[in-house]
Amino acid sequence: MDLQNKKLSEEQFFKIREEILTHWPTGKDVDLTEAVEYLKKVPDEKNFAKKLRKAKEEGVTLAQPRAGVALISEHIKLLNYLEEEGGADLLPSTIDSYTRQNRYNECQVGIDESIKAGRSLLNGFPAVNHGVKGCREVYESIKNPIQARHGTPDARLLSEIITASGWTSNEGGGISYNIPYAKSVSMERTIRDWQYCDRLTGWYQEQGIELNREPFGPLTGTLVPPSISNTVAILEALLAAEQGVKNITVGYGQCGNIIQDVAAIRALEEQTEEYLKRFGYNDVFVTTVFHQWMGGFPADEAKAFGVISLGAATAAMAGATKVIVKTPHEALGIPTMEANAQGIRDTKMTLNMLRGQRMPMSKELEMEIRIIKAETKCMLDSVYEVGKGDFARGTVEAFKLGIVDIPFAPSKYNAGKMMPARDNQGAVRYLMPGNLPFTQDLIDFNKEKLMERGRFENRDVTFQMTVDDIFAVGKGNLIGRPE
Ligand SMILES: CCC[C@H]1O[C@@H](n2cnc3c(N)ncnc32)[C@H](O)[C@@H]1O
Repeated sequence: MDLQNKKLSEEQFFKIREEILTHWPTGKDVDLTEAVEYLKKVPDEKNFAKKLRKAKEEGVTLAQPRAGVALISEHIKLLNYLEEEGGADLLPSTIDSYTRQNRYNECQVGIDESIKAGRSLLNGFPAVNHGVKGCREVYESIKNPIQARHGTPDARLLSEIITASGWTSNEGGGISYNIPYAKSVSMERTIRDWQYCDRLTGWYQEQGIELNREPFGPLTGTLVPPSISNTVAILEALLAAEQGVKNITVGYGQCGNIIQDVAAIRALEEQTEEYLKRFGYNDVFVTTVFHQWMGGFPADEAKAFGVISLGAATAAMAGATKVIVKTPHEALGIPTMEANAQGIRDTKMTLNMLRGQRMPMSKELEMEIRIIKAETKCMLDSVYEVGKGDFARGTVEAFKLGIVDIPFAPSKYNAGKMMPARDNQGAVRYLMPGNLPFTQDLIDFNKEKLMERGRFENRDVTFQMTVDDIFAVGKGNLIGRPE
């Protein structure tokens, strides 16, 4: 394996770049020199990295929806509505599934059919097909900073196009956009491809353009224990920093026990900064993003707003820099423009009411932070060891060995030996640690927490608890109690 956690030289970067730009005709319109001049004109209030800096300094949590439709004019109308009627502080473009699989031919069919049908027949914005011209039209028609949100194992051409278009943030990473999103794309392949995407950000940074990168925090969004998602976020932050990225937002998907969720954000920010500094990356600006509940939602819209408000409140109490907003249509599918705006207004109302408030330290919060950091340390140090000091190689080996293991992942490169379940307060614990390199006291801690639930529910601690927990929120509860 010649994969290395080493900054690509300009020669390596530009050599790879020649080939990538041929993957679709719009690639030829990306001119880095011209793009630098274009990006220099992006005002601070439309620069994603700078708006995050300001929010962290002011102690404010920003609200960002997900949104994407097939046609440029409709997409602009949607984004304008979300910032004007919804109050969105930051804008997405959620990229469609064909683009995420580099199936640009099918995107073109989707665009043509959407024009004929008069409605979006793609589940997101096909940025590669629209090219720099189309993506700049979007950027120039909105007031807030815009970010590409997707799930793309090979995002190299997409990253080139959106960045040249004034979109000053890009979500994803070699782990977080592989394991939850692909079945048979090797970890080595996606880490290498995302080194390119990070090196592109690093190249612009070296031209004086500050851009933000955001590893995808929630992963499979299904009972992912905080230390698993924190470990992945920190690994991707380290890999990005090596390629010259200087502004990183690490993320976490709400689990539902409010103390554990606040602890997850606090541990994530502290441990990301700790590991970046330990490995010599002293000038990376770290922010956090809290994703509102990523699991199954209740179909009833009033109940859905309850879930959205709890997510907003937790993000505020944790002091997250940003919260990703869900909508009352989550159980149904792609939300209407109006429903999407309602989710943002609900979130902003909650954030406004909690502005300045934070969850105070307590012995419970301190314990959850300590547990999450200890579990995360076990995994990160083991990745470093099996990688013989190289986090890229270590990540590839770690997934082979199940040292890092993401629950309910489609990827055949994920061990799938670890299983989570909620404890009696709804915190997500390790039911089966699989091959995770935890100390005995951490294994015992998780087991005892689950035994406590078993005693309360008068049933054995088994995978049935996991299954019950997966359906619980959709049915109106956090914990899947026996019926
Ligand atoms: C990992 C992200 C999953 C979430 O991403 C939402 N999502 C996906 N595509 C769109 C879209 N085109 N517009 C608005 N939301 C969208 C889903 O609902 C889900 O919550």
